[in-house]
Amino acid sequence: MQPLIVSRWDPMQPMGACIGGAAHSQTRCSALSHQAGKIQSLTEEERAHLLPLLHNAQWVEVVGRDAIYKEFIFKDFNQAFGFMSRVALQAEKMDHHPEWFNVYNKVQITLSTHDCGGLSQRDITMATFMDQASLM
Ligand SMILES: C[C@H](O)[C@H](O)[C@H]1CNC2=NC(N)=NC(=O)C2=N1
Repeated sequence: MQPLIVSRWDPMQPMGACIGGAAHSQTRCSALSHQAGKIQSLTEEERAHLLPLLHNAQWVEVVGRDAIYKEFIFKDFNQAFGFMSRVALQAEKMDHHPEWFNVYNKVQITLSTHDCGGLSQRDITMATFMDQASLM
């Protein structure tokens, strides 16, 4: 498989710092991530397809953790909080909750699925929802 060159967010670095690096090659369950029953981590094939799309939308991979991160900047607190409200309702609907931090017009978000200890299709769905909700 082609190595992915991706941006990563390192939580140990100052806010906003990203470093380049090849995608990690951690072995994962080869079962399809939509298999019935418990939530599955994304397969390598799904990652190869989905991560470039997320990178195009300014999501980056978190260093040292199977998670994605994005910083949203709004005009003011009102806009930021409106976005967070829309996301909160969706998070409840999906039973899938972001890790986030807000100061004034900035919302920093990390997505990962605790139930499978890494990225799942739910994170992709939530990231896509957030990108749309940020434009409303
Ligand atoms: C019991 C409850 O359904 C789970 O803990 C849900 C709640 N919200 C969640 N949010 C996220 N991000 N990952 C999860 O695995 C998760 N699981």
